[in-house]
Amino acid sequence: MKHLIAPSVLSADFANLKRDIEMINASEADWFHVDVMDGVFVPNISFGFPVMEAIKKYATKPLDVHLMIVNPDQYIERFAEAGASVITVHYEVCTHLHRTVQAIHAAGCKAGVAINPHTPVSLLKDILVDLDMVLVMSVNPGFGGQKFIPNTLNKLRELRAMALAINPNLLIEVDGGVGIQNLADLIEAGAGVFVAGNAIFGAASPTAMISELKQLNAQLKSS
Ligand SMILES: O=C(CO)[C@@H](O)[C@H](O)COP(=O)(O)O
Repeated sequence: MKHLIAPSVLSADFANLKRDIEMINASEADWFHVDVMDGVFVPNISFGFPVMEAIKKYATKPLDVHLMIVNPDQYIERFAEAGASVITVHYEVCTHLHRTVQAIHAAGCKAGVAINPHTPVSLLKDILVDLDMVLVMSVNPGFGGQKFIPNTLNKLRELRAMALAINPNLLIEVDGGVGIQNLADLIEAGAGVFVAGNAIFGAASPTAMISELKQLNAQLKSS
């Protein structure tokens, strides 16, 4: 399984966005995690296309776009045009999820589905074969810097078992309260893509923290 580190741009300094993007470019991080929030699905508003395009202008790594919005279908092509490599929509807002996943693929992106902490993994069984990634939220979406919800580990284990049977290439991403303190548990439980906001941008040296996360990852993979 691939192990990737995706710093969450939501925790960057927006007054120095170019600087923070260049820091991630030069670091050992694998992806940029881009959180789009609409103030309806989640109780917060982050940013939309202009900021996304500004990120794309300087980013040299794939943009992993997490849409925390209602009606994502109407914006998929625009997010693809704005430079998304992966587009993740929430299970909780998609009435015709299979159609949404098809639209993401038709736009030339990898397709992910995110589930909130209260949403059972088992609900993804029939869509799993069509997905490139599942994002397991380990906090209630909307804000960076929240406390990791421990039951996420059980959900990751259940998802990994399902993926082994149905779609062994599935990427399993975890997002919310992720850091050096729980990385080993998350890897053991089956996660392969680690989103971190506060742990990286709140560190004295974000670049060193990314290296630490990457190195711990490599050590645990080889042990
Ligand atoms: O999607 C979200 C929040 O809704 C996340 O991507 C956060 O931005 C992660 O931040 P930390 O919990 O790592 O600070």
